[in-house]
Amino acid sequence: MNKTIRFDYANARAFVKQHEWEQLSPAIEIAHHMLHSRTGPGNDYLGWVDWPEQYDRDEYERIRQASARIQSDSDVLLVIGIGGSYLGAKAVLDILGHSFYNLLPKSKRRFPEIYFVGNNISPIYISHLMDVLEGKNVSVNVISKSGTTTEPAIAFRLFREWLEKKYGREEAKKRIYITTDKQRGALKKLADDEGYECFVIPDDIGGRYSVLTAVGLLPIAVSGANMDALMRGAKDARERYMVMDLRDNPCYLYAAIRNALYRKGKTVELLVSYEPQFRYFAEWWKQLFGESEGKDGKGIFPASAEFSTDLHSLGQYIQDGMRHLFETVVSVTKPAVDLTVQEDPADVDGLNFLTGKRMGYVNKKAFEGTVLAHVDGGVPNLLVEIPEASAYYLGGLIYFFEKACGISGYLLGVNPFDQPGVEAYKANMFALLGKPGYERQKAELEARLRENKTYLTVEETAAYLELPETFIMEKIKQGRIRAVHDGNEYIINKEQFNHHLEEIRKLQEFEDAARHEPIPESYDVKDED
Ligand SMILES: O=P(O)(O)OC[C@H]1O[C@](O)(CO)[C@@H](O)[C@@H]1O
Repeated sequence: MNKTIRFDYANARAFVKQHEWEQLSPAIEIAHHMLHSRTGPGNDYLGWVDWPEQYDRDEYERIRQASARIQSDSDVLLVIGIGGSYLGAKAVLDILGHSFYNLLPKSKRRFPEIYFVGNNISPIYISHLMDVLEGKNVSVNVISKSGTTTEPAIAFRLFREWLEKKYGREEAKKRIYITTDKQRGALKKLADDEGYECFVIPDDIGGRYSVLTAVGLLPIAVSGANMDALMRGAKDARERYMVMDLRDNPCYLYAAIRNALYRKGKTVELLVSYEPQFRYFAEWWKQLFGESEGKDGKGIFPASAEFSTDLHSLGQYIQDGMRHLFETVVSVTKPAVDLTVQEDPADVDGLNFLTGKRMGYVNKKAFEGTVLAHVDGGVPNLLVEIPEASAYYLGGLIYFFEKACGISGYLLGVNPFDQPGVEAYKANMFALLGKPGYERQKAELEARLRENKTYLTVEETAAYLELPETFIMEKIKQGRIRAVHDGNEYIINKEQFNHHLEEIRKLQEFEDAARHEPIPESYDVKDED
């Protein structure tokens, strides 16, 4: 029989009394019914609840076939996507794969190298990645539910052109795999027009809940990880975490305890791991909880730390800083590989007492010592432990946190399945970039940006004063506007300049009236330093 995921809150007992989480039981029961009967807010996005049981078997087979094709004709798979459209796959690959897989000698690699792109707007990242691709056979999996997200869309434009240049349009088509909405969206239309192979992100599953759909499964399958075991783990977890009694349901207990802590001022949760392989699992978890709970002025702030690395940086704050933190450690009972500490005859570092000890053992003691120290420092500690870092347990762990997040969001009284807050930056970015339809916002935002600046370029000054750039330049040259050189251009201190704003305007009116007659000496603009 399979072992289970263990949740232990012994190191939070000093901070939350039993009755505090037990009293949340009725609210959790309501949340449970809201999820399972699909009656709560955001009920259009609950497809993930039964997905491990009800996923589309035909599509699953197509994913398997496509992954085999990519494995056979590609040295590299590029996964283009952002947020929920990449973090889950990256998390799974990192935990189940080799830490330096892409750098291993070819003889030790059976499957393509996988790189994630389209998750930032960095030209440096993309051009460096293009350098890596030289001479390699490449396939691309573009993942975007909306099909219009800026970061992946820009990356896809660049890599589509790259592929078409390398292979020609027809061959490139066979190397592009699209994962998007079933019917709607720009990407779906493009895929249909061009004849790219398409996989579906179900309508009722949001990005951050989509790792067990084609979104995560195609890259996971290409990496050679066992997607059957992953799905089985999630399916078993679905059954296990259906139980209503908090004592028998570690997933619900975790949701209850983190909410009890939140109500006592523990507003930041650090997801901690002692394995760098869990770095992206924490990133996935942060999106899951951050987008689900951070709304209506509420929510635990999800952060992460990697120990023991961060004990040498964040450790001071965690031990001693503001007491609004609690930790959730994600750990693996037994490391997949282990090493032994060697004896040093000179014992320069004084560590010979560790000779013959396993590194996994040392890591465990670091963990135990840290938990005690942090609890003493006022930081409650929760533990979620999987027996081993295998696909099966990872599937279970993903489902554990997905469900805990849904329950927790309902306990908090928010809609855990929307993310209205992420639109604000997008609208501003589009306006500033001059997207048609955003003209009014563009002017307003640019004015605000100028207000917030100490120095303005000539161009910005001209826009600020609604005067021609040539006029500003002329006045700088005449010494009437004070400016300093910054590289090849002039910049103007706005504060100083504001003092003279009215005078400069008058100057211009005067010049206009005089039709470029010379300006009287007495009407000079004064400098105030
Ligand atoms: O798959 P899409 O539509 O490109 O969205 C990517 C990500 O962007 C968000 O919509 C937020 O901007 C996430 O919720 C989502 O996972």
